[in-house]
Amino acid sequence: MLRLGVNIDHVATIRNARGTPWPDPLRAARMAEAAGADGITAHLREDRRHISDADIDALMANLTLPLNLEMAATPEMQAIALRHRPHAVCIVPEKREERTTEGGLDVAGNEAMLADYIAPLRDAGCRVSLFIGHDPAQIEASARIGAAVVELHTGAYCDYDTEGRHTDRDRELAGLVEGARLAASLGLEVHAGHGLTFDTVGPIAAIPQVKELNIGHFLIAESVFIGLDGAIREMRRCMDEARA
Ligand SMILES: CC(=O)[C@@H](O)[C@H](O)COP(=O)(O)O
Ligand SMILES: NCC(=O)COP(=O)(O)O
Repeated sequence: MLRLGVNIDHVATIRNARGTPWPDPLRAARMAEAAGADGITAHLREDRRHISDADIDALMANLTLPLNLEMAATPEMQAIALRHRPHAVCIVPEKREERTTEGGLDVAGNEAMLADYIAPLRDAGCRVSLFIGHDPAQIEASARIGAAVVELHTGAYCDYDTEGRHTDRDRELAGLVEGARLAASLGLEVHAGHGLTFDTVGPIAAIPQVKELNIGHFLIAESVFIGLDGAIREMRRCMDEARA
């Protein structure tokens, strides 16, 4: 069964726009569970532009679904992850000036540092995932340093990026298909995410080696019009249709 992780970051974006207690990311996580989500993803960014430390505290104290904590490879985030010991951690690159995650983690260029960084997280029982592009060198390095999972960045495939450049979707999809095959052959569990919508999720869901999709921004956007429950159920339907 292809799992759906619902990223609730942008519920917090709406909340932070006015500094009110609503909308509550924990309430969204509970609704996502009722709608059939298999997990919750939350990205505690260094600048706390959306998800806050208090959000992570509340999710860890109240969630029944597994939490996938996305974070940069910093000492601060490692300490937070070791304190909470979430089901999973996903190491993502961060730049303060970026609007959203622009590329994948450079594992090949930082192997020794990242190997040392993820070891205590793995030893603490967290499933360690690395958010990377489909570059074979990044996939091979991820396997070498002992990650359990790679999450393949689908932003370029979704035919947009923060500069508005458009990419060759067919070429990107071919790279993701090959990357998933390589990753699985190396013993890595394969996830995918970033920018996925009802229109783009199908070919990614159809990749047989992909075990989990993490989807957030589009679901929160759609929820403005059809509700969070409806958006999640429709995304689940699209995923299941692609696998049928
Ligand atoms: C790593 C990833 O692709 C998403 O979790 C994304 O980072 C969501 O956070 P932002 O929307 O703040 O980039
Ligand atoms: N890692 C991808 C994720 O958690 C959700 O990304 P997006 O759907 O918010 O772009």
